[in-house]
Amino acid sequence: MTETIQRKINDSAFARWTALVLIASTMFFGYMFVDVLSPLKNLLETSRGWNSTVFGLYGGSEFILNVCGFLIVAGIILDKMGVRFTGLLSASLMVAGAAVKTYGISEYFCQGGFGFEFFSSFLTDIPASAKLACLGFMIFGCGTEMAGITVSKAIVKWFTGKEMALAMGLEMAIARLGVFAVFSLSPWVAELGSPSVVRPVAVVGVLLCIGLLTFLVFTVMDRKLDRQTGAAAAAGEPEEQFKVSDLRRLFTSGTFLTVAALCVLYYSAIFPFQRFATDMLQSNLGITAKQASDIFRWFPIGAMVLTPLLGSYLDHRGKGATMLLLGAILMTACHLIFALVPLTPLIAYSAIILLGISFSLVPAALWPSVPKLIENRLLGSAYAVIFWIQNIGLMAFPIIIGWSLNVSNPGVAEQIKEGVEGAAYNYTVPMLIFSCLGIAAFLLGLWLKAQDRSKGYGLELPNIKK
Ligand SMILES: NCCCC[C@H](NC(=O)[C@@H](N)CCCCN)C(=O)O
Repeated sequence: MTETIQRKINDSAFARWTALVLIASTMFFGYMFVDVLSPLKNLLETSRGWNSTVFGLYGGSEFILNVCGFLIVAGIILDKMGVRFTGLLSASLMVAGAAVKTYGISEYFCQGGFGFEFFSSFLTDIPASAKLACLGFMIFGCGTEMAGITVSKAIVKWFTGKEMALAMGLEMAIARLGVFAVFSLSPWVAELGSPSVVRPVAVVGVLLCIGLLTFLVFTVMDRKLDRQTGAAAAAGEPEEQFKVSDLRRLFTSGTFLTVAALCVLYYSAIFPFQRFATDMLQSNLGITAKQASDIFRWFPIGAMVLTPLLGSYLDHRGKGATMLLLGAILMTACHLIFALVPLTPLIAYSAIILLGISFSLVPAALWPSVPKLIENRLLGSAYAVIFWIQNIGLMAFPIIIGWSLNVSNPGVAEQIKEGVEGAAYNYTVPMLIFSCLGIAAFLLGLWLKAQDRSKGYGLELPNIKK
């Protein structure tokens, strides 16, 4: 009897890498929007009256709804409804949130436009513009995090048994390019004409719509894959058998929770730092926001170049747990340099590059390790639970850092607002906080490696079996 084996769309290298570029483009624009205001802290202080505490609150707001449970719901939606529905929903949420945030910081709103009175009537220490921008960022955050888990699951679907870690690495590399792009463009767009925080936000908001469109194109390819694999999703049913009660399995798996804890510790010292980095460099080196941004933008570039290479290394050689450990060590070293060493541009560049290497090692190893611990039908929820735990840190740390900056620098915010020459923050305390997170991540990495050795999860093994 002859058996015909049908070639599936993802067996074509061209098709699967095209699918990757399409979904990665959604994340590229998403990551641009996440950090569009990061290089503009100073301009927000002078033009919108946001001090460091407000800026920290704004940074944390991206994750508030996710932490309140949205991400867990997002994981369930993903496992029940599949990557196409969830991806389109998440990209639409990003666009909606971006629109609200743009309106919140617009001149029209700030000069008493629709809703201004209401947003000025509570928590009066916080400017109305910040409150509405936070609301928009919360909605956007639901979209971007939901998109993050969807993209991870889509990559596992398209690349299992193929170049999975490389694909994840490339997806993250493209996202990092978005961060580089926004750190390069945002201060420049803000300074075109009279300085404005609205202009860059509006421009990147429009780019998000392109991200929605690229995901739409991906859904056409993904439908074809489902038809070929005969997946039930093609008939509008769940892609895999998933029960909500399975979630208990995730919360009782020690190793899975260790990976999640490592993730929250590590990323809490990366993304919140990213939001304050321009201001930290500006303050420590006495340079402009544009110059500080020009130094910091090399951080995502370092990560961009190395993440796919390390992903490929992991596919063929393994050593995932060791990479996690090394990443935590490098990150701690870098933050300690910023905390304790008198900064020169050369030291700043070196530390930023070190951090870029660290930011390749950990993501390249962490995300592809999840399918080794959790079976496919639970994967959406597994990524969602890790993101959820991680989001608690991402929400809390910008607030903690903003607050610690204010408390350790009494009177400086007022001086900056009044335009006092030479007024700058001392970032020692916030940077020591970030360093402690790195040390804790390192200790957890040691524990994870020991667990892997005794229980044989295969974290040190390659993804592609010869
Ligand atoms: N498919 C992507 C895997 C996760 C990549 C990871 N992103 C996150 O962990 C997000 N939960 C947090 C993003 C924060 C900015 N919105 C990454 O390394 O970027």
